[in-house]
Amino acid sequence: MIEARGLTKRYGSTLAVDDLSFTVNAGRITGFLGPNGAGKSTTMRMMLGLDNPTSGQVRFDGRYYRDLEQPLHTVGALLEAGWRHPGRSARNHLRWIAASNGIPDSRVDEVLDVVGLTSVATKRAGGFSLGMLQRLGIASALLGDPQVLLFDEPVNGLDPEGIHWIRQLMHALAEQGRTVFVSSHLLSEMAQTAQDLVVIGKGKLIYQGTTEDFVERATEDRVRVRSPHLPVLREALERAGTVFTAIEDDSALDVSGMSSDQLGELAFTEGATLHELSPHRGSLEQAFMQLTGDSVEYAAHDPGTATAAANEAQAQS
Ligand SMILES: Nc1ncnc2c1ncn2[C@@H]1O[C@H](COP(=O)(O)OP(=O)(O)OP(=O)(O)O)[C@@H](O)[C@H]1O
Repeated sequence: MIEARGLTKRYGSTLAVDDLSFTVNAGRITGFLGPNGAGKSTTMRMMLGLDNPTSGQVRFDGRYYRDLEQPLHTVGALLEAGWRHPGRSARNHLRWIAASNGIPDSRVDEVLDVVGLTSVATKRAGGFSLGMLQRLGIASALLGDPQVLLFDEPVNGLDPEGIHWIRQLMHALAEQGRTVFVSSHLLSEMAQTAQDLVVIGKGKLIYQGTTEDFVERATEDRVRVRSPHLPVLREALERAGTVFTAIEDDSALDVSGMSSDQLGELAFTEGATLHELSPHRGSLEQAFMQLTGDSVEYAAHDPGTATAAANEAQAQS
């Protein structure tokens, strides 16, 4: 378990992290999300004692990082891929970290196997691809067999097979009862991986809880309906005062506030043939945009917003 309490970091006039408190539970994968510049990396660096907080503290299973005699046995972290001693082999790189943490060489071969680098263990890390370097970074995080793992953007540079692999690895680590805290900008990936979320914006906590609640809170379920008798359905929905949006050049409607059962029955009553009737759940991406909208440092105009608003207005008229 990780407990952050009142974490604050000021760089001159920039308040990068602002009185941030959250708890990350063991046995779950917790996603750490926030727009660019929200303070995620700064928070992770403070968690690992790489940056001193202006105030506040973090405890790992009840202990402060500075009190850990051999931190790798408690917390493993993948902070930044790309670092390596170019002339050193993967195995020697890990042996060097292991030796300075009282970890036996036999563990090095175990973690090389876990991350799938055994066949290149004697190759110089200087020639590794970004994906291989991510795996090497994960191997060093696992060296001390820690109960807590912090991964900063772990799928960066990985191909689809690599992304699938890391997803499986994180699930396996959580199922073993470990605490897995992972930051990522890939929201569709996080939606599949993270059971819980800590979401921050401009250094402040926006949300802490399950991924499901986050999506439910910020989005509305819709039902998509496609029919050769769309005008009939439109009229019936307007009479019922139901909100809907015309999409795909008026060939379909997205209907809110009605279940697919209710919409199917309405279509039957109106004698409208249906070619599609599909419920659509809100996405993590929609929820993230909705709830972090005010915290984005550099917002660009979204061309889709204008179109959606125009459609909505047209549908309502
Ligand atoms: N060493 C530093 N000196 C001054 N300002 C900094 C420093 N490190 C970070 N900041 C500022 O602190 C804020 C938070 O930055 P941080 O890198 O932690 O955000 P982030 O959420 O990790 O962003 P990203 O998603 O872009 O990686 C930003 O405004 C950043 O410019």
